[in-house]
Amino acid sequence: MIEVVLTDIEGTTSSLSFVKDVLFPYARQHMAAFVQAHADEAAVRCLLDDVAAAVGRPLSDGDAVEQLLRWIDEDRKITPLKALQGLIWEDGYRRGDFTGHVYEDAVRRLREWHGRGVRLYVFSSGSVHAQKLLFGHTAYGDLTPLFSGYFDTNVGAKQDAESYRCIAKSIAVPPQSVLFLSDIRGELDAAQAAGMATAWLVRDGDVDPAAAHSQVRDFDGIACEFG
Ligand SMILES: CSCCC(=O)C(=O)COP(=O)(O)O
Ligand SMILES: [Mg+2]
Repeated sequence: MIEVVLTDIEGTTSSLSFVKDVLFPYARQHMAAFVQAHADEAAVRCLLDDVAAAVGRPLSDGDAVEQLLRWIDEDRKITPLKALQGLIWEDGYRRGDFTGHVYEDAVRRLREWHGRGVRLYVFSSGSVHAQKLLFGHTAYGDLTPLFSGYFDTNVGAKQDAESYRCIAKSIAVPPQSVLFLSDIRGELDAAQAAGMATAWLVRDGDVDPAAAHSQVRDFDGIACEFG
């Protein structure tokens, strides 16, 4: 019986194109000015130090920005990049430059499950701050009250089974009672290896008949027994 739904964001609750064509370019465009304006703040300095640590050598702020822009272009899920992106997107959401995209079917089913007492959690490479911003500023209003908690790469990589074991432990449920939703096979494989049930969101791509995961076009296709 499933007690908890753990969901990915990009390609699952929300469109790939919102992340790749709206959020990433916005962060790219504002990264240099953001670092220049905030480099003296302890939290941002710490993140810049983490960038230098990730490349294994000291970096000037300008070099750190160049590195961050390269990581954006390569869609790298590096924790300090994700944290800085979240801080930059905060300005965009607050100014109304964009709203967080969430598919209508995802909103409807998440509300339904929440109403039935199913606990909902997010696991995304985007920082917890960025996750809360996205779900807090949608065309359907503030969806954050639906969620019991959020996880990002501070818990571990999304394709590492240990991350899913850690999440199950931290929310005090057996992995077998968690349904993980994602559009990426490697993430689903990792969650399944940890013992979780899985559903593969294949919104636009081709269904793989040989896959070891239930494949659905949208949240309406997800069928499972909630306990
Ligand atoms: C929190 S919204 C931005 C998502 C993001 O930065 C990203 O890299 C997508 O990661 P996901 O794990 O949601 O596919
Ligand atoms: Mg995804």
